[in-house]
Amino acid sequence: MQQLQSAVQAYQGRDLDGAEAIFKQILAVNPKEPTALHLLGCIYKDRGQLQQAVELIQASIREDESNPIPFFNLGKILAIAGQHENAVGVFQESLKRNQQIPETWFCFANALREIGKTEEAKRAYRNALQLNPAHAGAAGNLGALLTDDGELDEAEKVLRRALASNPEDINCLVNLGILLKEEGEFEEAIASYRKAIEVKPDFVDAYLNLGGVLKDVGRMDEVRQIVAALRQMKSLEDETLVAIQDKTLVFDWHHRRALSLFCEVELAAAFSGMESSSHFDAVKQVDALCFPASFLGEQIACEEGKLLYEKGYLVDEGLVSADLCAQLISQFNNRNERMSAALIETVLADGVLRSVLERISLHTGFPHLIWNCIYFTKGPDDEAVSDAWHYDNHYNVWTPKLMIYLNSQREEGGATHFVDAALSRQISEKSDYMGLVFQRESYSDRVKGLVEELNIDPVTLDPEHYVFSPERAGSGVWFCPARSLHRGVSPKKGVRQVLSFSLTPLPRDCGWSVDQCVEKSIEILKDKIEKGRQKDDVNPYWTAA
Ligand SMILES: O=C(O)CCC(=O)C(=O)O
Ligand SMILES: [Fe+2]
Repeated sequence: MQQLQSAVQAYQGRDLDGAEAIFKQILAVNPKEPTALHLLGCIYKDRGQLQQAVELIQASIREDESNPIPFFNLGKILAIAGQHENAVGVFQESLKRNQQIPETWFCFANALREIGKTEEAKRAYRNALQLNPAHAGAAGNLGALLTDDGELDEAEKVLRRALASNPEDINCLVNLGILLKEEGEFEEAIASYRKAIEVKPDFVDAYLNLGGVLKDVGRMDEVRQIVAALRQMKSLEDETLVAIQDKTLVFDWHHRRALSLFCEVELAAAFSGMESSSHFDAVKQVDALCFPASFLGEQIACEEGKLLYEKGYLVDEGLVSADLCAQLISQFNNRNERMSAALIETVLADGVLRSVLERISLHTGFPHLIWNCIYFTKGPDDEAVSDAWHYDNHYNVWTPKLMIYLNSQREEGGATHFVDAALSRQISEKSDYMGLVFQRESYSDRVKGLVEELNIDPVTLDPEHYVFSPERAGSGVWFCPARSLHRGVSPKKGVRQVLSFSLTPLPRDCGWSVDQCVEKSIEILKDKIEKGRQKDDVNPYWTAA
């Protein structure tokens, strides 16, 4: 008992290591001690080891089902892990045992909001506020929900009441600003945002909202000041850079440039009213700003580079020998093989990786790195999200992909289709169809009015396209998946076996030899596997976290 008390004290005094040691001693003697299980779980949670935390707290609950607090903490962990649906259930259990804790209602409400149950969330926030009228978190979130739903009177009441007791609560200040703007009270909204910035001078949300309302009232000089302040903050703060995994592999200067440009474009979009600028414009504007100027330098040097970048795809025959294709198929003929150590070993040992890097450097004049390599097979009945016309929007326009078909499609009839980059662009500009996952069902609705204008097949609504369906095993197609609309076509029989690589260009003048690129590519691929990120399809070089 003594021991448990001192462990709890250590925990409350934030001496996590000390507390952990004592809890473990207790559990060594009595492995079912519920308080020790519960609080050890909380220690793991504080350290971000969520899986262990969940297991310990569940064990504690098995020993003592009456205590509402372990349920509450379990709910919080599930919410951190994004399992809001489960969190809701666990918070409910906690509330069955004790309805008097405002924080439980608050967290319950947050989880409900996450899963879209806004009416229930509002009720739960109200319960939190009834128990603790000064709960600024509950007031801020309830105010925001009410504002969203146009219940402006109640929203204002809730936020003002919270601010009366917590005049410096930045979330309430910003949410009040949003509400006041909604009510057309621009001056008051501006004052509320400015107050939030006074309290927290690096509160990005407040700046963004302030910039928006200043722009609405036409005070452009002040908008510029906001943009300058934000830019300065972004460049001062390295957090975004640090958050990028593999950052040690990144050419830092370039990344910084890309990040600051992203910031500019985002701001431009935010302040010019997102509604009017289409998603296509935004994505392409970022790409156009980020890459050619600082990256390509002058013109694209070679004809093949033009083909790849301007047309969007480029065919290469005989990338892999027939023997090697057969060997790869016999080794990886498995529907679910994604990236694996064995795959990397094979493409490395057989020189495929090197020849891929040599080819792309020949085609574009740029050294490249490979950051993803997968093997996939597809049969007649297999469906994939890539079966519809799409771009890979999470790539940028300078990121090439290579698909090598490892078996002939003469009998099978499998294919990948590509729309010329210029036509792709026209289709997207005119229809705002980006092939985003959520848009894929609406392709026909979006383009059917454009049949004549874009010369689209009136029956299938397919645009003119190139069919890549090689007869010879080992043929590959390079493409820029963010420039060229494309789609996968299942074979009519048999299977289609494909080896695919994703690459990223390095600055032309970086002086990297093919050897260095091979070595670095292996490092990247192995690093991904080590971190369990085989399924990540995000170019580590170009994404701001
Ligand atoms: O399965 C296919 O051919 C489509 C592949 C694809 O969309 C891609 O690799 O980006
Ligand atoms: Fe794709």
